[in-house]
Amino acid sequence: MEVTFKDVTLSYDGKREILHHLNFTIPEGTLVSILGPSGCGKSTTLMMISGLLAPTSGKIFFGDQDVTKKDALARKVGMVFQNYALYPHLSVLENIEFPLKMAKVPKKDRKKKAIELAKLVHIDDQLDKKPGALSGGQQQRVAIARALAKEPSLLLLDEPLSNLDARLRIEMRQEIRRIQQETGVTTIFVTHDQDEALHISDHIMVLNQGQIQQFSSAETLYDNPSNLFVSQFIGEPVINTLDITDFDRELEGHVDAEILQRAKKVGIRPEALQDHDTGSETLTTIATKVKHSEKYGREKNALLDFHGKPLLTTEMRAEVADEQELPLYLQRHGFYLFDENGVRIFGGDQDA
Ligand SMILES: Nc1ncnc2c1ncn2[C@@H]1O[C@H](COP(=O)(O)OP(=O)(O)OP(=O)(O)O)[C@@H](O)[C@H]1O
Repeated sequence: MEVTFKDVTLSYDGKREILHHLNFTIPEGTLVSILGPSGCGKSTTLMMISGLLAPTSGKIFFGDQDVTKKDALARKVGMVFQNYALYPHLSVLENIEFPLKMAKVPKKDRKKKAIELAKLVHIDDQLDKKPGALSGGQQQRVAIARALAKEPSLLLLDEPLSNLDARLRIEMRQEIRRIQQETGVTTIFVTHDQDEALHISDHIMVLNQGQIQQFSSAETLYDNPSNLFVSQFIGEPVINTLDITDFDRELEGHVDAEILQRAKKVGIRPEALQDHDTGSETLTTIATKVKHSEKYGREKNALLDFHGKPLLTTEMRAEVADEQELPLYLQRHGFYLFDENGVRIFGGDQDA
């Protein structure tokens, strides 16, 4: 089901606006993550999609239908929360069957459907167990199967992996992706973990302070961040951020003078600082001094000093000593300029 928000705002108390003029469309059959720091309004947005919370103003559409005034039941959404909320006294099979029982589906049909779903989520070998006897990942599978039982218009997941350990989180996010692709159900996933969002989604909505910062693919967010916030929020290690005044004349002649005039902040991805000449990929060179270098795994990092400001590179090839002078080749790809409002005015694809 396609979901559209038209100029949606939300205030809990009629005084403070939590979400400001949200406008977006989630295409049918896609998996979309809502990503942002704590308190930015992710869960509130999801609750408005579900129908558990009505917008203060604006309209919500499912396909062509205006559902703004319809409740969660009428919208037929399936939901999975952080704590799964399984019924502890019911078996796995009974938990999955429960919504069908409520909908008065005949016993034989609902059992058949529940077993199909248990197979889909790979929990069909645990049907008689109670939730208390299952691992967190298994409970999660049951919760997803139960949410899918009524063939929902949408599957909504609010931080569903946050109670799982690191390895299980990775396994379950792949599982959610697989289940979404097998069922084709439009799925909306709330997370504050960029890694999770980047791995699982077709599109990511980055929210900050109740506003959509950017809504695009993981690749576009990384390569073409629309503003400083997105460039800093997406990417690990974090992008280097400097003031334009930290540069002397290094950028002159390499960036249009009018753009340099407007630029306030400079973003440099750690991989955009190379210690060797890359030919036409190099925008310019900058003089730095090595503060500290280290190697772990495949990465060889160096922390550098550039006019008194720290810069991190993950691309060291040569052996270097601390305090050594080091010219670095600043790459075109991964170098950005932002204006006083934080809007990207240089770097990436200019029209993206
Ligand atoms: N029921 C409520 N009444 C009043 N204010 C609320 C209520 N629920 C959330 N808020 C406020 O709305 C803002 C957004 O909250 P929301 O839970 O949507 O953020 P979030 O991005 O999901 O955060 P987190 O990642 O911490 O769960 C916060 O400032 C929060 O304090």
